Formats: sequence, structure tokens, C-alpha cells
Amino acid sequence: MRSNISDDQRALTIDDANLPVVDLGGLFADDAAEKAKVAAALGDAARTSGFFYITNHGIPQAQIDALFAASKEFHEKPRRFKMKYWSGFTTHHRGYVPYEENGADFPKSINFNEAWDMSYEAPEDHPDYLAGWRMTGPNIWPDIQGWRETVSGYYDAAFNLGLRLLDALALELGVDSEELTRHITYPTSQLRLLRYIENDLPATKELVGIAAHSDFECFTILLTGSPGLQVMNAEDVWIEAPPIPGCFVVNIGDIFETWSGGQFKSTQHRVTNIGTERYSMPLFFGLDYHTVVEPLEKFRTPETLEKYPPMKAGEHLMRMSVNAFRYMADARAKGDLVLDFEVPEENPFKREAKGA
Ligand SMILES: O=C(O)CCC(=O)C(=O)O
Ligand SMILES: [Fe+2]
Repeated sequence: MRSNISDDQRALTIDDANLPVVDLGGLFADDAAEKAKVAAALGDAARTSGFFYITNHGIPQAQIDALFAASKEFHEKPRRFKMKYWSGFTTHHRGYVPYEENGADFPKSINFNEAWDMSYEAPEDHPDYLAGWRMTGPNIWPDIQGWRETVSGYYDAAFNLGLRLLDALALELGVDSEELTRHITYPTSQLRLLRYIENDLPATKELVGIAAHSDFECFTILLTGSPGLQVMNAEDVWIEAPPIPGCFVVNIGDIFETWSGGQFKSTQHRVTNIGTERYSMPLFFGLDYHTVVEPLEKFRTPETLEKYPPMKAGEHLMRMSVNAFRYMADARAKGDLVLDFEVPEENPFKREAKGA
């Protein structure tokens, strides 16, 4: 880790803080008691820290290695190749996102990451694709031999793992999983192939890998290739979450916090500017664009209903994306992208760290 790091970018190390590791093995056995045990461990982790590692997840290491290799192969191409697939050429956010797109304050504030973004494949005649700006539609692919198969194969595997996790979390919350899965037909579940860019600038609040945020969907299944990720725990203290071989990091997102009336925590996290190249791949497990998200019936109280007013899953993603990506903000300023809902400057799910 670099030495020129400002105090607000420091975190406790994994040795000082306890990060749960949940063994998912029991989800794949046909045994209700085993499944319930895993569900209880996931629920415990989701309630206490909101993020955790999972092991025995069933995705072969060879598939993970192939995804890292595919991401590297794309990102090592020259800028002129990558820009052929600029996400700003689409109205549903697919393709390449250069680092200058990140955040409203570039270059005063720099998020040193670039990405390839894809999502659930929806047909060309899907009404939300035709309407535009709804994060729904067909993927685009770079002209690299075998790349589509590798990336979409990984997407399907991680997406299916997400369905298992959803099922287990529903079990833990005591809700029928069908109540949750009925909102998944053409979900806005993005996979990002992120590369953090080598640079020799310091690590400060303005110079980051990715600024502190929570994820906007149900939960995120994240692969990381090297350290840099920091997560805010239940006590609102930053701790480092380095990769553990064979594990994914999972964090709860804004939708599950809402569904559970705040029992599950949507975890703030960030990547500091480590200065070296770093690869990571989050899959944001989301819902159909038009799904209205509010506390599930059993978690409705006057307090939870007040704290979590109904929001459409896709609108929440769009309002956060307009703030995140400059091409979207530009399209909005030009009147090409018209939103009939509010775009707050900050995510209402944001929590501040202690002492920050
Ligand atoms: O790169 C990482 O480890 C985290 C990425 C992340 O938080 C995000 O893309 O939302
Ligand atoms: Fe994130």
C-alpha cells in the first residue's frame, strides 16, 4: 500500500475487525436443515455487518480466472479500440466507460477506474429498450475472439448464484421467495469489468479508486483481484476487505435494506487510490426496472414506511447513474434524456463514517 495516503483514507485491517466468511455448501445439498443453517449465517452477516465473504459458492476457479483474463485482454487494448464501444453511444448503458466519465466533478475529483459494462440480455423489441434510458436491452460485445462466451458464461453463473442467495435470504427473513423472484424477468443486474488505473497521485478524498457509496440493487457479488476495497462496518468504521482466495465478497444493497425495513444494512464501501493497476468484477443483483420497492409486508411499521418511501428499482438506478456518468448528465442537460422523477445529489442510503 502506498505511503502518501491522507488520514481519511485509512481503515482498520482485517486482523483488527471480524469479517464473516459464510460457507454456502449447504445451499447446494438437498437438505432443508443444512439450507436453513446457511440462511441463518447469511442473515446474521447481513444484519450485523451487511457485507461478508462467501466460500463454496459452486463457481469453478477456471471460470473466474477466464473472466479476469478476458477483462485484462479488453482493458489492455488501445483507447481507440475501446472507444468504439463507448457507453455514451447507447441509451441503456452498455460497453466501455472511460475514467473521465466518473462523477460530476472530474477532474477536480478523480475516480481512477474504467469499466466494461453489460447486463441481463433483453430483446431488441423490449418496450423498455425502445423507450430508452431504462438500463434494459441487448448487450454489445467487443470484437475479441471468444470474449462474449467467456463473459456471458460468467454472468449466467454469477446470476444463478445470486438466485440461490436471494432464496436463502428470503428463507431467513421468513418470506416466500416467489414474492421476491416475481420481480426478476429482465432485471437491471449489471456486471462491471473494472480496471483501476495505475497513477502516482496520492490517495485522498478527491483522488480515489471509487468514492464511498452503497450499491443500489438487492446485493452485489464481487470478485476482487487485489486489495484496496474498504467497507464500513455496522459501527460505521472503515475496514479493509482484501481478496480471500476462492471467496467472493457480498454486500447488501439499497433494495434489500428497504425490503427488510432496515434489518439488513446497505453497506457503504470504497476503493482507495492504491496507485497500481487493479481488476475487480461486481455483479449487481437487481430487479426489473418497474418494480416498486418498499418494505415487505411483514416489515411494515409507521417508522419503516416513513424511512423507506416506495421507489422504482430502475429509477433508483437511473438517478444514481445520472450522477455517476458524465455522458448521462450531458444527455440530460441537452434534453436527450428526460427523467420524470427527482435526482437527489446524494443517495438517500448514504451513511457517514464515524469521525469523518
Ligand atoms: O472494485 C471493488 O472492489 C468495488 C467496486 C464497487 O464498489 C462498485 O463498482 O460498486
Ligand atoms: Fe460498490
